[in-house]
Amino acid sequence: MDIYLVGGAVRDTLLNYPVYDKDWVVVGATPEAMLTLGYKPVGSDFPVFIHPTSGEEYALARTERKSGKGYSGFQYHASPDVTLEEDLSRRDLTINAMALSNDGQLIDPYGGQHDLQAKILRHVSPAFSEDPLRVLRVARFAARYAHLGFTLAAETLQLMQEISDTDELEHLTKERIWQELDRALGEKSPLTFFLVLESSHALTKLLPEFKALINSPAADSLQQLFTDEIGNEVRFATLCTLCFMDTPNAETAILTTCQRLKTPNQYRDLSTHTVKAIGVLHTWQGATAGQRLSLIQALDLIRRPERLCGILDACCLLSRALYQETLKTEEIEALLTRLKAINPSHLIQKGFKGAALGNEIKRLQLEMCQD
Ligand SMILES: Nc1ccn([C@@H]2O[C@H](COP(=O)(O)OP(=O)(O)OP(=O)(O)O)[C@@H](O)[C@H]2O)c(=O)n1
Ligand SMILES: [Mg+2]
Repeated sequence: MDIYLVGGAVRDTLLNYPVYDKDWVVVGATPEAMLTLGYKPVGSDFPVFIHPTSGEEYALARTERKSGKGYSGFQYHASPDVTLEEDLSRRDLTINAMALSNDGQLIDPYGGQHDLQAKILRHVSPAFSEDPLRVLRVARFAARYAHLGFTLAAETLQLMQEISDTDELEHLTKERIWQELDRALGEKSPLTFFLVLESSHALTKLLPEFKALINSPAADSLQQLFTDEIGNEVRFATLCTLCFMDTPNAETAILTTCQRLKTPNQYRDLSTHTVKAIGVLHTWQGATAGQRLSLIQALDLIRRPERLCGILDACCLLSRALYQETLKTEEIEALLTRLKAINPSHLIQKGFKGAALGNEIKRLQLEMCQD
């Protein structure tokens, strides 16, 4: 049997990108031979194995035919006579369809190196259409490499439009859509993900809630502020807020979106907190003590001060992108520290109790919220 490094590891090595995950293809082997060598099967009828020590994925060279709709519709043909070239031909992009042999030889039957140099994302063959997830994957690769100047081949865009114009995308699970969206958020140009989906006719079908990002100068400014230190939760919260802040019941709309997308709770909570906070935070100087205190209470910040950091990160980005303003974060942090320091037992010792105690706490809080 022959083993080759394939996919992202070959591509990213040639791009001088760090390689995090290695995928291998095995030519001329049977499942039985793999088991004998100690590889662990990934699924029952899926020709992928895990290396006993490295934990990396080894797939038997295979061709794929689709017999039905959705992911249950896949039929694999993996056998020792499937060649490396056949296996590579059914992969998504030419830059992902290169292999590296043990002795360092690059096998590139579909022009992957040329397309890497020309900075083109191009599908390998009509087999691209066998997997509708690839529409999302290509959008994500576009988001990853846009800053290097990569663009989409016209014929690949056309194929993606054809896929989107059928009902194929409806068979993608929420989990897979979220997984691709989440990965795209972490790339250099997350906005490109949405732009490519839009030009592929897929945005309306998969993520209609984010339509407002298209042709939005604010979204553009926001993306420019996404440095490597800005995590996916903050990125998601700012993009959601941008999409919904001007709609009535913005919080509910964000909640509905997150439920539909099966967004993790931390992303959902930061998004609803951010949309709640941005109005008062960006006009902090002009806000009344009552408005400041109401916001702090609505966000439950006195009991949950750990929430503040993410909310300030997200609102700082939005203030800069939308209003070219810098939030006075130290002021807000200092206020919260003072509010947390109000100690009811001291007030009780002073003789406050019942409703009077509550009133005194409120009075002190409002006093602190004054400038
Ligand atoms: N829907 C898919 C998923 C994967 N592949 C092929 O399988 C390889 C490995 O897949 P994966 O690890 O998901 O992607 P990578 O290209 O390795 O990218 P990443 O850096 O995100 O791991 C891809 O390069 C591509 O050749 C494909 O053709 N179609
Ligand atoms: Mg990979």
